[in-house]
Amino acid sequence: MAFITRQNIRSLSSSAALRAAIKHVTVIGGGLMGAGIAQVAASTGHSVVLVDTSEDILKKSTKGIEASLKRVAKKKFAEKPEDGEAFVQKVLKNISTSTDAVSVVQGTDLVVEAIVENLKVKQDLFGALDKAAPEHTIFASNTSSLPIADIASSTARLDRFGGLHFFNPVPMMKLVEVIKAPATSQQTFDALLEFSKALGKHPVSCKDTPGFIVNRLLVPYMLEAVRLHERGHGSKEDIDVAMKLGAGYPMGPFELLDYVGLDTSKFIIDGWHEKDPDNPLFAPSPLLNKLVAEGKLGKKTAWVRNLLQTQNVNNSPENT
Ligand SMILES: CCCCCCC[C@H](O)CC(=O)SCCNC(=O)CCNC(=O)[C@H](O)C(C)(C)COP(=O)([O-])OP(=O)([O-])OC[C@H]1O[C@@H](n2cnc3c(N)ncnc32)[C@H](O)[C@@H]1OP(=O)([O-])[O-]
Ligand SMILES: NC(=O)c1ccc[n+]([C@@H]2O[C@H](COP(=O)([O-])OP(=O)(O)OC[C@H]3O[C@@H](n4cnc5c(N)ncnc54)[C@H](O)[C@@H]3O)[C@@H](O)[C@H]2O)c1
Repeated sequence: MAFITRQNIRSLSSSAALRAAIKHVTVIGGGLMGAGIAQVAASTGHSVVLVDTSEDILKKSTKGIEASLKRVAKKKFAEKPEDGEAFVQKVLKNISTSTDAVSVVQGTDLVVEAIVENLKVKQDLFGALDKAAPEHTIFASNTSSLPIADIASSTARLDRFGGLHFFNPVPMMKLVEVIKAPATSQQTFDALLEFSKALGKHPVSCKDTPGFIVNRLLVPYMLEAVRLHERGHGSKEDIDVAMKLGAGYPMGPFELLDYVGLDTSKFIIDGWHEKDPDNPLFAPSPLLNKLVAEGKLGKKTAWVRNLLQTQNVNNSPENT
């Protein structure tokens, strides 16, 4: 039985205040991760603006969110499909889109960045947003592998900057790694923990170390699977089946690479290899490099091709 003490009441009300603090969320990047983060935030009653570089991309992201919501609704409202459709429409109403990050952050409580895994691009984005966002706005990056402190260094809000590392597919994966960089304030960290809980996720606390917890273990494992195949010691199919049936993983390492995106995987490995060139765990893979050079990025390839086709159509003379 829990006793209600004055201290309990104080901590309950301060945690409620923090939870209430984040109502409006700006998600930058409408790709695999950003779309999922926007979906989950909107599903849990937050008002969300999703930002990307073009209207075409945003249209695709919104379509993807709708399709994913329908899958969720089909299960959640199996007995009452009409309630499921109402749920989908209600959540979609919580999401608006924009191609102008600087103007939309003016009314936001939290920015979650999920753009390309490139330090300079992330720094440039946050540097520009820092000048436009209100004082109270918290900035968070969904980076897989870059130090939060390095990304935050382009801003003057080091205390209001942390990491929120979600997992793919965001609507299904329960974990969020909440990263406290050396300058992240306790208040910011607590607000990010509370926000993760408000999304229905299970947060774990991480230090700002390479790969945090999951990727520090997952990346070497996945790379070792690729190297095992490159040495001719197993087919991709057998390695996947072995890890699913022998180790109980829901996806084999190749299936997962395909799911995550080979471009993102290469950005992660190249970055770590550059920082730690003698570490054999982070040695680049010729196979991965070849596939990325050929534009074979995994599951997202069809999506990207489709988008390029749409853009070609939009840019063709008859449309200009
Ligand atoms: C080398 C370097 C690499 C580094 C990588 C690092 C990347 C990063 O930083 C960290 C990560 O994210 S690491 C990656 C971490 N991630 C992992 O490790 C993921 C491992 N994989 C898994 O956990 C499972 O395979 C899944 C949960 C993806 C699918 O579950 P399943 O049972 O195997 O297969 P199923 O039959 O298809 O789906 C069943 C049902 O699930 C639902 N549903 C699924 N997707 C949905 C969506 N998008 N929306 C909505 N709903 C969705 C839906 O209800 C569906 O039923 P339906 O009737 O078909 O609608
Ligand atoms: N793919 C995964 O499984 C996964 C999991 C966890 C974390 N992450 C991390 O999340 C981030 C995004 O990964 P993703 O897989 O969603 O990538 P993605 O390629 O699917 O999407 C990135 C999106 O960002 C947009 N973008 C790029 N620069 C932009 C800018 N300056 N402003 C606005 N939008 C911009 C792109 O147009 C694209 O739509 C990366 O940092 C990645 O490391 C990825």
